[in-house]
Amino acid sequence: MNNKPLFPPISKTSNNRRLSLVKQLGILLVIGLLLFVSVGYVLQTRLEQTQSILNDLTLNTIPAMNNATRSALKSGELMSALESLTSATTPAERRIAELEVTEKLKALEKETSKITDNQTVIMLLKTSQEETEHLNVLIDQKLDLAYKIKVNLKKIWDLKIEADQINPPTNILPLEQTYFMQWQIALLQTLSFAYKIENTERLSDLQEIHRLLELNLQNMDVVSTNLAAPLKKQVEQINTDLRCILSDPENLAEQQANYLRIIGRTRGREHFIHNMISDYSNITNQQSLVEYNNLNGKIASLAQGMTTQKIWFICGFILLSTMIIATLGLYSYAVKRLRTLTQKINLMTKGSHNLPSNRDEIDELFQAFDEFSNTINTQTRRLESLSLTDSLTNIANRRAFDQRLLVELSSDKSSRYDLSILLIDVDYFKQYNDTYGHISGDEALQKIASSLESIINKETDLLARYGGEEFVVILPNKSAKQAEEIAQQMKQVIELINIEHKTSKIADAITVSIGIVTKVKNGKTDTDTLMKNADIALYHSKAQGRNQATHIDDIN
Ligand SMILES: Nc1nc2c(ncn2[C@@H]2O[C@H](COP(=O)(O)OP(=O)(O)OP(=O)(O)O)[C@@H](O)[C@H]2O)c(=O)[nH]1
Repeated sequence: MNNKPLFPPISKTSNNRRLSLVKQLGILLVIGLLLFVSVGYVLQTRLEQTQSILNDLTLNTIPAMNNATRSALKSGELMSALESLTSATTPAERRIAELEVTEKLKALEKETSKITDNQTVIMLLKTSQEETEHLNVLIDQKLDLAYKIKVNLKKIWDLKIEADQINPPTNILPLEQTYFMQWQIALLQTLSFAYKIENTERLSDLQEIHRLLELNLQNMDVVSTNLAAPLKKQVEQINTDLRCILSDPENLAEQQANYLRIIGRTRGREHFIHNMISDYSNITNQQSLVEYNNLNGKIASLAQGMTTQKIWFICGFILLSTMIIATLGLYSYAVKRLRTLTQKINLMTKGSHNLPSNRDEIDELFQAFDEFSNTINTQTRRLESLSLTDSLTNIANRRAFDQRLLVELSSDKSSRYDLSILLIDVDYFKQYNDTYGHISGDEALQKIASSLESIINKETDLLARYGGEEFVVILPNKSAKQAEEIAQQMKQVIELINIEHKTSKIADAITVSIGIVTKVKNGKTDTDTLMKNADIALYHSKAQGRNQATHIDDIN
């Protein structure tokens, strides 16, 4: 029987213990998870920062910049409207400019409320509104005075035309003619001074013109007294009208002086408002600049963040790729190891023991499988041996005999040589048991078995206990004659061991009877037929007096 183990043992003394596949996979998995979580966390943080910057830009910085820029533009438009107001030459122009200024101020106030709650800016705007109202009143007064001056000048001009229409009587005396001419000259000088007032911009000049006008009017009055009626009456009426315009408390020079004063105040207030709006514009421009710088800073920060994010993305991608490659590598390695195991099993199947030994789970599995296989083989062999061996005599049992006989009767073997069978029965064995006891009977059967076994060729023949005190022998390649010779040898060996049997009816020692059958080569037969014939031959030996061998062919 083949005692070779199915798998060769693996050396257990090797210290070359590798990191187990489970540990390798576990470590890889933990590293992968850590990487994944770390990269994911960093990317998430960066994305949140970027989103926060973008939100800030969209919701705060850009609108603030727009509002600041719009405020700066509105303040420019307000300045332009103020210039229109101050340069208005008619009440209609003033009203239109006033409406425009009011509208611009409201628009500016609205924009300001969006961009800042700075009290200075709000105060500037409020003061500008109040000053603009005062400016508007001054401009109104200025235009009113300008109108009055124009009206008075027109009146003076009308008086000059009226004077030109005075016709001295034809009989006027030469002296009176001279006075009248002096009056006309004084009138022209008065007109000249009066028209000069409109273009005079210094108060001292106005006072001088007013003094000259008074002198001129006095002169005209003096000259008029020398004229005769009705010329005198016409001239004095003109003198009176002129004095109303040029000499009364509210005279033309005084009006011009008031006009100049109001212009001065208007300019001052205009400058004041202009400066305040400039300050407002500077502050909003400054704010716009600050927002612009903020925007630049945030965009730079965003760009920096995007660059960092890109680097993290690349690093994360490389790390994850590495992890995937490592996992695939380990998987491939595991598959390779399994292939190695398959190769080992194949080699084992072919009988080679010269295998490399490794020390991982697969090797351990291999070793456990090998040990398990050895145990199974050993137990199987033991069971097979037990199932084919007679426990008392330790020779083959009936089952082993049946199997062997089937093999020997198979077509390829039976066609090649003769086959003989001996059926051996101990004579009067019942009496032996009765005489010497069952234990002695067992010992006698053991001795008989070992004696019979010494006759046969163990390599080719088979001795089996057929049952009870019966034995059977298969003699392959033995003719009837050779079988008979062997039967005789067996009889003799039983006689030689000389087991005492007092109650045997034929001898003092144990004897055996033998029946012999032979199947010649190419002969057709079967197990039952053979054994039946062997039994007949044995019965014949018994019947003929026992202690003898009979071949079936010799009966009849
Ligand atoms: N001690 C012992 N006796 C056995 C064993 N097997 C069978 N026997 C005995 O063998 C005896 C056989 O008796 P029989 O069949 O009458 O045959 P015999 O007494 O030998 O007589 P012949 O065969 O006619 O010579 C029986 O008494 C069985 O009890 C065994 O294993 N041990």
